[in-house]
Amino acid sequence: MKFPGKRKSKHYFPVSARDPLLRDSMLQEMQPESEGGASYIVGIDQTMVDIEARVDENFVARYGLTPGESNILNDDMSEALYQELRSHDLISHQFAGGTVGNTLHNYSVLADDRSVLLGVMCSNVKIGDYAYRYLCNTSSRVDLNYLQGVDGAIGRCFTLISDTGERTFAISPGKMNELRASSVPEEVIAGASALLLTSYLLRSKPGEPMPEATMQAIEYAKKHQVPVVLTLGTQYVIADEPQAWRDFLRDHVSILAMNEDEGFALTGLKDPLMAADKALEWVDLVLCTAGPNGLFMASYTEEEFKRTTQHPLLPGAIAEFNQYEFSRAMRRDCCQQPMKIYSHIAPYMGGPEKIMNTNGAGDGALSALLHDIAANGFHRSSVPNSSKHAREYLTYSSLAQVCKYANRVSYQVLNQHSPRLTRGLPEREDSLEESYWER
Ligand SMILES: Nc1ncnc2c1ncn2[C@@H]1O[C@H](COP(=O)(O)OP(=O)(O)OP(=O)(O)O)[C@@H](O)[C@H]1O
Ligand SMILES: Nc1nc2c(ncn2[C@@H]2O[C@H](CO)[C@@H](O)[C@H]2O)c(=O)[nH]1
Repeated sequence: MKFPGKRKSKHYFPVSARDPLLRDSMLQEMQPESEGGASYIVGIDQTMVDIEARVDENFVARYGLTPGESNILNDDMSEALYQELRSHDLISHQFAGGTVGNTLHNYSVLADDRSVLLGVMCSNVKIGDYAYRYLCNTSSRVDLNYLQGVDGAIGRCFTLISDTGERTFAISPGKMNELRASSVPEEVIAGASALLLTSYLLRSKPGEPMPEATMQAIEYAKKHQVPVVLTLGTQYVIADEPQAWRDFLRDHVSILAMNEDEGFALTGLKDPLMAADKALEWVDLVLCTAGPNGLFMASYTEEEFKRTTQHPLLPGAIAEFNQYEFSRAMRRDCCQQPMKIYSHIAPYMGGPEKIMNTNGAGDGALSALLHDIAANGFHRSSVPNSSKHAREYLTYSSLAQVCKYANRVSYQVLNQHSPRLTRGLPEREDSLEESYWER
């Protein structure tokens, strides 16, 4: 496990008030990493390949698709759309996709460590087909041994980019929703630092087993106290039934990732800070990305151990909301006196000079957060008596540090074409802190 942001020890949390004796004994006690992997993330996804194409404005309307939405196609429409893209030579890129698959891949690249993907895969993979591409474009650190074989194709996600840059997904599902509850291994969920899900998993045709498999995974996660992380799909998925999603969050989820549009659909609040604050009624930790406005995080910490920021205090609908952003996130139920903490960060270095593709920038931010959470689990199991684990924290770093790291990873995704990182952060960034504000 590489530590988040590859920070030097002086950047490890807590930065000040460190006990050098404790640190030395901690290092001595640090166990060598076992191949079983002390800490990993497990996720469920609809296995799919992204097929990206530039299309004109009326293409999306002609197929009756909702712009900006992730639309589900029937077989005839999929075939017609695919043939049109091919015959006009409109396909520009093809990558492995799926919001959870992307996030696990990026997590494994960043942490240089194991994650486990649950989902389906064609039993009969042929060289060059979509299943083959999916496997070739997934990090070797993503454990694919638990995938369930299916007789048929994985999903295809036509990623249609219009002249205005708007992105519309059109999904040809294939067998992507055929994951059965019996293919969800309890022991794999039980040993994970977090279970990653997306709201897309719960929309499928009647009779498809994916929603039941998802609920089974949630049941195992609850039984073994594994935090459930939910990334919202698109605002439309949420806007259909916002109350049902609020109930779902309250009943099953501890960490929520969304963008500001999804936040608005969920809470009715346009301000991402207020949407994140509202979501704390249902979950313990929120990541809300806001495109060119950077990202917000909100969580709980123990009142007695809150830490005051050294950054300038920020104005907002909650005055000086970042005052305690140097605190580490905790589950509300683990706090004797829970207090809310918030943080915000503007895009890393103002954003790339030229954005290659915004697809997956939010998934990138979430993979950094998951890395921090898994690092906490790794550190807890390696150095259980460290003062860092005197209380049950969710994250290894403070909210402010996680924001910084998440933002840095989003920047990396914006700077390349694929939503999946082709490599980790540059080696020279062994201190994220020092390189951060340099251009
Ligand atoms: N136009 C931009 N300029 C600068 N930074 C950006 C821009 N768009 C996105 N970012 C960075 O990427 C992060 C995530 O972006 P965004 O909110 O668009 O994610 P998203 O909509 O969830 O993306 P996806 O669903 O494709 O993963 C932002 O927090 C910000 O750091
Ligand atoms: N799992 C899943 N991922 C999707 C869906 N629609 C779009 N995506 C993915 O979302 C990613 C960007 O966040 C893209 O790479 C798409 O593959 C869907 O219905 N289900």
